[in-house]
Amino acid sequence: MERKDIRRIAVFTSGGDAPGMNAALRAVVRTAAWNKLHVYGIERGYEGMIDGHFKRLERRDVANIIQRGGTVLRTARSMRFMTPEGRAMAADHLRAYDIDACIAIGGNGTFTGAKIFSEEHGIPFIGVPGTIDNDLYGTDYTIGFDTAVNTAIEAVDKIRDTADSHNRLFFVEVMGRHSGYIALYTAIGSGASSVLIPEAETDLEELKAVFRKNKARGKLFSVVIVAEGHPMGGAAGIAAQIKDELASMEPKVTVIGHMQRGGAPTAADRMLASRLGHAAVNRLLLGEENVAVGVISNEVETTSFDDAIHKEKKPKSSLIEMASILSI
Ligand SMILES: Nc1ncnc2c1ncn2[C@@H]1O[C@H](COP(=O)(O)OP(=O)(O)O)[C@@H](O)[C@H]1O
Ligand SMILES: O=P(O)(O)OC[C@H]1O[C@](O)(COP(=O)(O)O)[C@@H](O)[C@@H]1O
Ligand SMILES: [Mg+2]
Repeated sequence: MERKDIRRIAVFTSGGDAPGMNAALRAVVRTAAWNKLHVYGIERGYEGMIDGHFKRLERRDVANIIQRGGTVLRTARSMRFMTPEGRAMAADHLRAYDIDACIAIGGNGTFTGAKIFSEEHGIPFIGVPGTIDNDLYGTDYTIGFDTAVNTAIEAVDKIRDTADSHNRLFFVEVMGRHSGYIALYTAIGSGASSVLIPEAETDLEELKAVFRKNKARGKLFSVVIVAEGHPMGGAAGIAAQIKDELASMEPKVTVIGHMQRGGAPTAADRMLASRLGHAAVNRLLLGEENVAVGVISNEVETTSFDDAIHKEKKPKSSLIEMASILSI
């Protein structure tokens, strides 16, 4: 069956907010307006879709937001959208507004919901990868990741001052629900002593040996970056297991937390978000659906939702090895 012409689209942000989501929204609205499409913004992701919170967005409605963190459409995690009943209510609203297609700005959960919904209700979706976690296959980087890493590095730079002044050992936890990308890039960018991520084996005996060796050769403080999703219970879990043996280094735990999700997007995130928001509309008009847009080796590409959700994207093992070499 041939697809209906695309005349009216809806756009929303969903899951954790990420710096650059507004820049992506702006690019979607402006590209759609340029192509004479009607755009509706849905507030609070799938929650707003279920409750019918739609508003018309014209090109001037997205002025002065490219520099803002968070999402002006706001976002939500929606339990109701996980049920067929909730999704049926959402579909009723999309039909009432005569929406031909949706653009979803979010992460793996958002794309999973979009795929299931599209299969049930026949409304095409395009995904724009917006999550600080960078845990999506089909794009080298997700929108918000670069800003989150820059924020984490800035925090670690400050923690280093105390670590150095007091000869202390710091375990710094960064975000990443199941993913070590933020941790690895933060560790490399801040020159941390070690990095512990879910994608690599952690040997606590080896870690203790590193601290002892560091001490013996005059390196009196250490900063260890731990991914939130580390299976040993994040920074607190790891610190608890080794703190008694390392009491002389006064081990401390710092969780950077949601600071990483906020703030003005970096240039890299604004650029990525603008390219991907623009591409999402163009790809939709070219007939693509149920794919996520991404940038791979500096080219815009599309990947099926299935692959984007299920194929694993792991930090390169060469980067993990490099982090360890550079910290000797
Ligand atoms: N299996 C699923 N079925 C239907 N909806 C889902 C599913 N998984 C996630 N979603 C929807 O997507 C929302 C966002 O997912 P979440 O994992 O919180 O964030 P992100 O999209 O950033 O990964 C969820 O709150 C839920 O409404
Ligand atoms: O702020 P919340 O809802 O507690 O969620 C925390 C999670 O959201 C994130 O910041 C971003 O994840 P998503 O993009 O998948 O929503 C994770 O790193 C973290 O585990
Ligand atoms: Mg996610």
